[in-house]
Parts: sequence; C-alpha cells; structure tokens
Amino acid sequence: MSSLQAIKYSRGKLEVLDQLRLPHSFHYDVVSNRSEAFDSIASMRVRGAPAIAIVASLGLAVELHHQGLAADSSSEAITQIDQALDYLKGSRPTAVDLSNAITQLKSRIRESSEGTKEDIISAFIDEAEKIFAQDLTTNVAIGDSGADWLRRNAGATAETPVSVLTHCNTGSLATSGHGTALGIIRSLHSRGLLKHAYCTETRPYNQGSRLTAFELVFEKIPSTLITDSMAAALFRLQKDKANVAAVVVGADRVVRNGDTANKIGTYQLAVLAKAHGIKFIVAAPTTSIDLVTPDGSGIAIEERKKEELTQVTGAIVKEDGTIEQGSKARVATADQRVDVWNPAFDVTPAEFIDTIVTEKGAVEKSADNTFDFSQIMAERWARVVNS
Ligand SMILES: CSC[C@H]1O[C@H](OP(=O)(O)O)[C@H](O)[C@@H]1O
Repeated sequence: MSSLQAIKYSRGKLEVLDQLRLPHSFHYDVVSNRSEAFDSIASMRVRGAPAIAIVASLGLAVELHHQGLAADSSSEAITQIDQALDYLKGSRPTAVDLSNAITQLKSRIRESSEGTKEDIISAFIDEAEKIFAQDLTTNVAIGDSGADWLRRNAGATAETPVSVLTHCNTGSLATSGHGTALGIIRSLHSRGLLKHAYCTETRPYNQGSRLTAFELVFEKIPSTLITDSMAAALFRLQKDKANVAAVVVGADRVVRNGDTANKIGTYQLAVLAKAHGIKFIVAAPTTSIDLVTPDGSGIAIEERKKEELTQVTGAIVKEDGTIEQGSKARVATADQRVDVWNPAFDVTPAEFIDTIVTEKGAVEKSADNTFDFSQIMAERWARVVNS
C-alpha cells in the first residue's frame, strides 16, 4: 500500500512536499540547509511533530554533507552544530519531537568528540538518518498496538468492524510514513476491523479536509469529512448509523502525567467523547513524550498569525476544470480589524484520555487518573525524573 511521501531523502539531498499546495498540486521543495529547513517548518509547508524533527535533522545533515564546518577543532565543531540545532529548535515551540531529536543529536556527536571534525559530521549525519528510518518502524508498531487495543476494548472484530473519528493530520504527511493516529486507522483497515473513518476539517489550517481526507481517499479507506462543529451531532444524532466507537488523535507533546497537547479542537473532542461514552485514544511515539514537564500547565502553546484564520488558502477550480493554485479567500471582516485568537494547539488533561498508544504498546491509566511512563521509558525516566 503506497502512502503519500512528505519527505524524500538520500544522503546529500532532501526534498520536502509543500503541504500548503495540497491537495491541489504536488510540489517538492529542495531543502539544502538549516535556514531552508527552518522556513519550511515555520511556514507549515511541512508540519506534524515527527516530520518537523526529521526535516530539521536532515536539513542540517545535508548542509554539513556539502559545506562541512568552518571549525578549527572538534570542540568548535560541536559548538557550531549545537548553535545550528538551537536555531532550528525555534521553528515551532509546541511539538517536543524536535527538541528530543536535538537532544539525541547533541548526545551522539559528543560520543565522537575525541575524533576529527569529519568524524563529528559523519556521526551527526548517521544519527539524523537513524531518526528518519526509525520513525516508520515506530508508526507501524503504533498502528498494530492501537488496532489491538481497539479489538480488546472497543469490540473491533471482522464481524463487528468499528467506526472511528480522527482530528487534524497524523498520517504519512505528518511523519516518514504510515502515521500515528492515522496509522492506527490504516492498521484497522488492513486487518478488516474498520467500518468507517470520520475526519474533521480541522480549522483554520484545514489539515483534515486538505490532508487527511486526501490520504484516506488516496488509499480508498471508507471515510467521511465533517466540519469540526459536527462532531457532537455525529456522536449523538448518528449513533445508530455512524456509531463511532473511538476518537483517535495524535500528539505534539505528551507530558509526564499524560496531559497531551495536540491540534486545537482536540480537547473539545475529548470532552464530547467522554460525554458520549466513546473511547479517546492518543497515538504518540515516545519521541513525542516530554518527561521533564510534569503536567499540561507547563506546555507552551504556539499562537499563529491572524491571517491563517481570516483567510483560507485554496485553489480556484475554473469552468474548464483547470485549477488556479494559491487563491486566498477572506472569511472574516473585510477590514481585518477583528481581533483573532489563533492557538495552534490545546491541552487535553489525562483524565479525558483512555489510553496513550506508543510504539512500545498501549499505556493504561493509573488509579490516580494519570499515566506512568516509567516502565516503557525506564532509561529516560531514570535520567530525567530520578536525577
Ligand atoms: C503525528 S503529527 C502530530 C500532530 O502535529 C499536528 O500539528 P501541526 O499540523 O500544526 O504540525 C497535529 O497536532 C498532529 O496531531
């Protein structure tokens, strides 16, 4: 089953699919250095917590492959790479995969600190490529664990396939492939356990209508697009027809107690799911888990510019069927004086989450209604929490 590819990489060459043009046209940007990687991420031409970390890591790897470093010593080389990574960290603040990848890359190059400058560059490139390769394996494992959890806890069987709802885009366009929450939907579908997938349009960037719907249709997965405001009606008025068994979402940052930052609109879906007795599942690789931050109150929420809400970037489909890319339809007061609040994420408290599915399995809630990652992340837990 071929999924859409957000990222194409071979040593020395990185191409990143411009997701602002989807689903109307396919254009890959060539990303050759840290500033082009930063701009691709900050502009949201590439987005999705894992994809952000991968593009930042590989963008710097390509720069180092071609340009090397103007350092006169290994320690200076490490300092210059640290500075480049700290610059890339500022591209988007909420998703933790990027800072976890930066920690991993900084640690790896220090293992080569006794070597030459070239040894340090080679170690960096190898580690960046490992981050890219590992992500696909991780997502397939999340898909399998999530499908297993739904079989055990939501009655998903070949005879009684389940309907699920997902929010935003967590598929191949947010990762190196297969996806996280959408990876669970792919795994359900491939096992014959999926009746129907509902996806929300996910205003204001429309990751759902432009990206998730595109991935689902591309792979002929039975699906229906709804607006964000239709979720409650779907759960209540369509109970006999849709009978949604679970809401399955991704994560930008899961903190130590399980509180989860994800696309704006996720929290209200969690409240609605609870009110309707529907399971609420977070799909997140351990690279999206932040053990340093104790609970959701410590998560910085990115706020984006007002035009991303007052204007809709799309394409005009002409009478003859040709498409004119890049139109901006204004959907708010013409004079733009209206105040806009445009947080890109919100935080869902652990109490509203039934399970957090990682590549190491589905983590269940403790008696105190929080999550405990000390078993599946023992090494990092000891280093971060017990230090
Ligand atoms: C596996 S992607 C995780 C997460 O990232 C998305 O945010 P954005 O599109 O702004 O990068 C969304 O919150 C997904 O759930």
